[in-house]
Amino acid sequence: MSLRKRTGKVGVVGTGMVGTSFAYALMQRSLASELVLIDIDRARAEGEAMDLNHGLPFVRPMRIYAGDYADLADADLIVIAAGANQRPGETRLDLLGRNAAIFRDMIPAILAANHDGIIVVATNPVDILTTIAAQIAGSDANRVIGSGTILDTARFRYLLGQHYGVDPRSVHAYIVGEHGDSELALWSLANIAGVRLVDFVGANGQGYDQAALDAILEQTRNAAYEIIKRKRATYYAIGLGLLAIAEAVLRDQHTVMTVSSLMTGQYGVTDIAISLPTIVGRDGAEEVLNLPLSDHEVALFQRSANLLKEYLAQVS
Ligand SMILES: NC(=O)C1=CN([C@@H]2O[C@H](COP(=O)(O)OP(=O)(O)OC[C@H]3O[C@@H](n4cnc5c(N)ncnc54)[C@H](O)[C@@H]3O)[C@@H](O)[C@H]2O)C=CC1
Ligand SMILES: CC(=O)C(=O)O
Repeated sequence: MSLRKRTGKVGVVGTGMVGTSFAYALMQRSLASELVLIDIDRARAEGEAMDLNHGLPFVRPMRIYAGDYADLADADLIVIAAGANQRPGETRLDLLGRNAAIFRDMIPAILAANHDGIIVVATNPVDILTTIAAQIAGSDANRVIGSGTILDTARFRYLLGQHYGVDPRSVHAYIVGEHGDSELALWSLANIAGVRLVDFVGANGQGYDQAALDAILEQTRNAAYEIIKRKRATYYAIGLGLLAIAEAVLRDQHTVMTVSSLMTGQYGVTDIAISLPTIVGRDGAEEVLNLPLSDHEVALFQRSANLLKEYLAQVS
């Protein structure tokens, strides 16, 4: 089938739970006219393409197929979700050795096939793998972004929304730093409908309660462990988060998201990819926002970046 106008081509490398959750969400949003699925397990990619194709009569036309790296040549966006995921009790950083080795083979193959698409890394530990991918990309490092703490920010907004009895879309609060145990909340900027949390009164009269807010941050940090303990993997929410990044890039939306990108001196941090609120558009992570963080938040952010650098050094 040929579509008169191509509205965007997306590649997914790694068609496991995360890659296919994203693919499934993408086809429902009608964001792209072409989707190529790539996996070291070719049969899996083929089976996923067949299954998704059988849903096309229920959505808008697009071309979905299993392919190879060469099929990424004209992709506008490539999502990488290939590699090992956490077993119950493992941290994201425990995956580093296995997934760094995969990335050192995979990233050159992707870059050889595709010269200007935006590359979105979801594989964990996402900040370190984003750094490795950006280092391999060299002068093209700006094409590489990581999903970073978009999922943690979504979990945080959801939990705050539940606590205060408001739609999470009306909660403006960010989790930044590592997508992992050293992440931090930007409490000093958190607000609902423009009202700082210290002053906000929720739907059922909930006022400021530091213990409740501390518990919400802990729940946010531990969410992946709790889900993996129960169902072995997390994928629906990150699939939708990756869709939000894809939409921001393909529609050049300039959406502010906590994606991970290579720092160039923000709050004194360089040479590591880590999350801060960032404008995302056609050129990927277009601008990391310079926000008035508290001294404590800056210190926690720097600590998180230093921890990531220590782990990066282990595989450099
Ligand atoms: N950034 C985030 O917020 C999140 C990240 N993740 C991470 O996403 C990654 C994928 O997780 P799942 O989809 O649950 O795992 P999965 O095991 O379901 O899928 C991984 C896929 O990668 C493929 N793969 C492995 N090596 C490959 C290679 N060299 N080339 C191409 N494909 C290869 C496997 O065949 C498999 O199909 C994990 O690292 C996980 O920790 C998971 C959830 C959230
Ligand atoms: C697995 C993972 O990174 C998450 O669910 O946050």
